[in-house]
Amino acid sequence: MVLPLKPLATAKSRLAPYAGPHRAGLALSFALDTVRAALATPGVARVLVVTRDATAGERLAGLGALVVSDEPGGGLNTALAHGASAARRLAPHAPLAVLSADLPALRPAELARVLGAVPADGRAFLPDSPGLGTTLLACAPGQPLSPAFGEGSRARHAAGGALELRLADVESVRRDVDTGTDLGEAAALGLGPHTSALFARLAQV
Ligand SMILES: Nc1nc2c(ncn2[C@@H]2O[C@H](COP(=O)(O)OP(=O)(O)OP(=O)(O)O)[C@@H](O)[C@H]2O)c(=O)[nH]1
Ligand SMILES: C=C(OP(=O)(O)O)C(=O)O
Repeated sequence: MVLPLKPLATAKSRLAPYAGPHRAGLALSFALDTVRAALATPGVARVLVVTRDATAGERLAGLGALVVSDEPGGGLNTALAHGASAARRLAPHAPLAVLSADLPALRPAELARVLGAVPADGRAFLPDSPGLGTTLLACAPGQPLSPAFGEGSRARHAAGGALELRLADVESVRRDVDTGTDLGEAAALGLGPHTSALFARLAQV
């Protein structure tokens, strides 16, 4: 499984009006909770995080993730393709999935259900909670991943022939956090330990 993470200095810019000076810390805690849950998911053999951020990389490696730190410039989809190539070098015959790194409520059982619904010979994606974006894109061994993440990516992935996964009770895999409102909805699902601990510390300030 491949997760992308921007340098913390610029990550989650849409969260700044809500988070203020805590934006970077929240971006890191979201990634830590996402990686922790992904590593605990049955069927996920390894997690690769594509990030140029050395601090984030060290923390995520400490959880057991493999860090790909040499992405070329070119944005999210370039980073994902780079990470996908690294994952395929490690396991050429394994299915491939990419997952947003901003899913602080992610539950292993729900991620396992999503992965179990990906056709063995196909390419599929999971739309985000608002139904405009994508939080997971997966494909069979050897198939092109063709990531088209970014604003309006649900329509692009569907137009590109990927099967849209329509599953109930997988909200923790769909609820990525970009804004304060998103964070409130993720909190209602139950935040992971890293984001919960950060909130507990902030509450004491
Ligand atoms: N490695 C890498 N990750 C990226 C890049 N662009 C976006 N991401 C990550 O891809 C995921 C989805 O991107 P966004 O939801 O736009 O996250 P973001 O860019 O931090 O949020 P905004 O600054 O509010 O747009 C997040 O985990 C980002 O950190 C990139 O160029 N390289
Ligand atoms: C990257 C995406 O969106 P966001 O920037 O809202 O996470 C996406 O949904 O493809």
